Amino acid sequence: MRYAYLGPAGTFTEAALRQVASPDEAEYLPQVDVVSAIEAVRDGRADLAVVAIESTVEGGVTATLDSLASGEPLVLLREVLVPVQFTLAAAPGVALADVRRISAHPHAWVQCRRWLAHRLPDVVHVPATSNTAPAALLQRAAAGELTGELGFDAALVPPAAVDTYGLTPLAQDVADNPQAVTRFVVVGRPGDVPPPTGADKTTLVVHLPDNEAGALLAMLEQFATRGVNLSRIESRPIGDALGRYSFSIDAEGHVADERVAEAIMGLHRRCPYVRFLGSYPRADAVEPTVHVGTSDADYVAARRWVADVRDGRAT
Ligand SMILES: O=C(O)C(=O)C[C@]1(C(=O)O)C=C[C@@H](O)C=C1
Repeated sequence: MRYAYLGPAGTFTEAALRQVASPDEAEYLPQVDVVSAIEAVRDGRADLAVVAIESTVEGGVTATLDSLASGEPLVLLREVLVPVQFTLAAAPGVALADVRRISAHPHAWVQCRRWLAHRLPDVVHVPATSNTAPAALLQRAAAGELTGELGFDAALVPPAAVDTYGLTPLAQDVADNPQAVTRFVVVGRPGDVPPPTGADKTTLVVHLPDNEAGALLAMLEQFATRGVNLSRIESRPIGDALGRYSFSIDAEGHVADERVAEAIMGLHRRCPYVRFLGSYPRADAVEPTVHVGTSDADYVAARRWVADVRDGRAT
């Protein structure tokens, strides 16, 4: 299998990919950003992509959500969680007191903002395309492979990247939230839906009817009345006009669960656009609370009763 992911080597995304397939059994295809990783699946250069979709600090990863919300349909097949803490690292010979400009992925920067404000209040952020792109540049500059000024003195990198790129750690365990976790998903072309495990998640993109008071409430009621809990919901601009938003939703449960199927049938009846982005096992294996009257058996029994009523066999 060929896996596209955010590179170069040593990103947190690669740590997520390693949980899915070892480099001995899979071909790793590092990409410059998440959009390129997703497009690599669409245009057939990769079989699957591993991309960040949500973090405890920033919420949804908008580049991923937007790439999946439109364009050729893709589905999520699995999720993986990676704890995220950074090391501030530089080329050998550089000390913390020399650091004026730090290169970091924007998501890394926001995850370390308070630490930086406290320890290095005057440093300037130099945005990077990934957590290891600046590490690779620091290594090449130290080896004399680059001409001109690098533009930064240090970088926020995943701890393992310090050795990979021959850097010197200046500060370890850099993170405002020691419990920070990023959630990654495996993205593939539509095909068989992973079987239900009892602890699953279903991801959807939903557009609401235009100019309809209460349309958001009506959409949410499709889940609420069936006892389906949502673990994430956020709005993203559709892009064709101001005021038009799509909703990116993670619902607890699998499309094979009667209550989830009924909820998304309700969405299909009420909403102008629904994109099914997959049902897949939850990484934390937490099973949903099944409320009274919303189990599969309850739905099957209710459907049988209606069939009997229609046939004149029940009242
Ligand atoms: O995978 C990496 O290392 C990245 O640079 C990406 C990314 C992200 O997109 O959220 C991954 C984990 C951290 O949350 C910060 C950045």
